[in-house]
Amino acid sequence: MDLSDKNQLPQKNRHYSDSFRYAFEGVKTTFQEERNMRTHVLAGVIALLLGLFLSLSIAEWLWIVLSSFLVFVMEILNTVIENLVDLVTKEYHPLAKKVKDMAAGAVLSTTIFAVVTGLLIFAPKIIQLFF
Ligand SMILES: Nc1ncnc2c1ncn2[C@@H]1O[C@H](COP(=O)(O)OP(=O)(O)OP(=O)(O)O)[C@@H](O)[C@H]1O
Repeated sequence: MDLSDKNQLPQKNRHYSDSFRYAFEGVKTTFQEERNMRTHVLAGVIALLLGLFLSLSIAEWLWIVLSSFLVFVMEILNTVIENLVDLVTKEYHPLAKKVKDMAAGAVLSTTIFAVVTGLLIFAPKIIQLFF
């Protein structure tokens, strides 16, 4: 969508490059505005460095990458939902609370999945390093 002229209705993206640019802007905005997203990315970078240090297998990398991206995607969707709710109402509403709490619950669930995946893969290797 072209949102440069606020008085005009958004136009459909004409080129793949436009679609990519706006999608990248969406990820960047989530990163800039959401502290949780920055924490998730930091955790992902730590997992990446740890994976390189511990020489993970392809299968182990796939689980780490899958769980990391699941958390990133869920955080973006949570932010989308929060923004949509705020667009609909700035007032207190029990449904707004329910929707936001559920979206946060989805992030929490994927984060637990990522932590469990990380523990199952990294913990035995780290223990082996010391014993
Ligand atoms: N309009 C509303 N009506 C009722 N409760 C709301 C409303 N807006 C927010 N809340 C409550 O406040 C909580 C935090 O909402 P907020 O929009 O500040 O999210 P946030 O702090 O950015 O969340 P997150 O940590 O997931 O990024 C929601 O989970 C919900 O319980």
